[in-house]
Amino acid sequence: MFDSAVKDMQMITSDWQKFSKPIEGVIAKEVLHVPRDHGVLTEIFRPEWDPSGVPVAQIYQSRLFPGAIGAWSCHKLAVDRLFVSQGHLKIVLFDGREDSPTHGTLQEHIAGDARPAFLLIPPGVWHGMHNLGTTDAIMLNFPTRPYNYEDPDHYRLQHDALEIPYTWGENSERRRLRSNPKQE
Ligand SMILES: Cc1cn([C@H]2C[C@H](O)[C@@H](COP(=O)(O)OP(=O)(O)O[C@H]3O[C@@H](C)C(=O)[C@@H](O)[C@H]3O)O2)c(=O)[nH]c1=O
Repeated sequence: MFDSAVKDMQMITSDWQKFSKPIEGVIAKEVLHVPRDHGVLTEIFRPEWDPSGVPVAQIYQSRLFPGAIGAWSCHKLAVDRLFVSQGHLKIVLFDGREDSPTHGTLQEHIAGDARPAFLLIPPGVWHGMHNLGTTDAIMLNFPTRPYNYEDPDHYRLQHDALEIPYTWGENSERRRLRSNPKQE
């Protein structure tokens, strides 16, 4: 074996769930398609998916073209409750809350056709997305506060901001190789 080779560590559980360090307050829920003779039914949001019980204040969709990157966004007040079941969308989270026990933690999720998912993102957690697929990706959002046209609760950083240690476009395996100490 080449000296420079790095051995894979466990990356997935026996029920096909990816290992990822938790971020306090983030909820990730895989939603399964319900196949039927004549099509597929997929639940998109249920109140019980958000334990806070805060009602849906608005619903909108964000369509990302193939290859598009939308990063980075953060909110001070609104909780984003995203749902993705179309396309192949990488969603990356970074805990920017200095008072959080998981401050500085990064999380990668890939959601869409392959794995419909609901993702709850608390205020203060930076998030961005990259459409890795060859078709449009559609993200639905059921935020806890309606969009304020005059005074948006939306803070941005450039996609390559140094404040967030993440390189868009670098695939997860290469990232792991770069960041993994050589396995002894
Ligand atoms: C959210 C929203 C935006 N807009 C307008 C504002 C702006 O001109 C245009 C694009 O809005 P945004 O820049 O917020 O869209 P975008 O940059 O795609 O960000 C969105 O995707 C992810 C990453 C998020 O974090 C969401 O909170 C949402 O802001 O649409 C509305 O008219 N209504 C809305 O409800």
